[in-house]
Amino acid sequence: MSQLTTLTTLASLRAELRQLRQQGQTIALVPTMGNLHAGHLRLVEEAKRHADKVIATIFVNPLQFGPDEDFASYPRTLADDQAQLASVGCDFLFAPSVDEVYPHGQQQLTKVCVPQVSEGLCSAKRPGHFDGVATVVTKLFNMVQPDIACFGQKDYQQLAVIRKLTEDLSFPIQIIGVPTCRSAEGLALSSRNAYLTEKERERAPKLYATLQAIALKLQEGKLNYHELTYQARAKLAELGFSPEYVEIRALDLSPALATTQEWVILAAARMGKARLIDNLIVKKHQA
Ligand SMILES: Nc1ncnc2c1ncn2[C@@H]1O[C@H](COP(=O)(O)OP(=O)(O)OP(=O)(O)O)[C@@H](O)[C@H]1O
Ligand SMILES: CC(C)(CO)[C@@H](O)C(=O)[O-]
Ligand code: BAL
Repeated sequence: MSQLTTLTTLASLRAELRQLRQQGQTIALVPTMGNLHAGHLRLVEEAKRHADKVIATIFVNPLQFGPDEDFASYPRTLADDQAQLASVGCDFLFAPSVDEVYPHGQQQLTKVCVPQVSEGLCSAKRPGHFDGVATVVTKLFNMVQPDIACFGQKDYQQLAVIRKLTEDLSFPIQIIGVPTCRSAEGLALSSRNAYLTEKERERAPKLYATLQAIALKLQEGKLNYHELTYQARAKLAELGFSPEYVEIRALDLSPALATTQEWVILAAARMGKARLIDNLIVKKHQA
């Protein structure tokens, strides 16, 4: 196991970063909210391929949670997270307090809002969520000033928001999207899967199976997007989910057209106490 250094203050982070930069080391950033699983570790492993040193962050960001969401109860498992990060050779963990990140509170804070890609899909039920994500990611980019940063494709809309803010705000950071890590049954790993009961956990992989069924139909040339997503929502409801949305979009999240050659199918659905999201990219079969 390699040595993991945990830092909790911005001053200590900056002191370390100064030294790394003086030594000419390149830096990769892996932002997380903790309660780590194999999906997060895959991000660290990918990050290691692109830079000399990897800095993971754990920060449960109050700004991206709605008033009725699980900010207070979100699982905080620092000791276990540190052991997992060390096991894959992560070099630094930055795990600041809320006061360290927002020393002047959140009310009068300068916020980052990314138009268009932040709208619809997850933000329909989580208004303001992506402003909270964009604001904290911007702060983390400024705090760490990494060369590259890794994010999961599981959070497809979030990745699109981060790509756009990086471009629009001219951050000299390469954004790397990492494929979704799944259980053997196909369920996308997610910290919030811990909210599922054993029975729900058995049924949860059907979310991905539903996306795969849509993908097959698209590849067969059935391009009635409205019909496909309507049927998928009905199927999910039948399987015990409360679907929030199922949508078929172009890869940049613009509406899918009759001429679209590559799609992303995105869904969010509740099962018991958990809100699950997933997506699948599909390419048109070339004749
Ligand atoms: N199964 C996964 N495969 C690949 N990357 C993932 C996976 N799950 C999360 N990530 C990525 O890890 C980073 C941190 O995500 P986060 O800490 O919110 O984990 P999470 O499991 O998605 O949690 P939550 O259940 O709260 O959404 C994000 O870039 C996210 O896309
Ligand atoms: C990117 C992120 C760490 C910002 O808080 C969070 O939204 C997450 O864990 O996906
Ligand atoms: N993984 C996305 C963070 C969130 O749901 O708040």
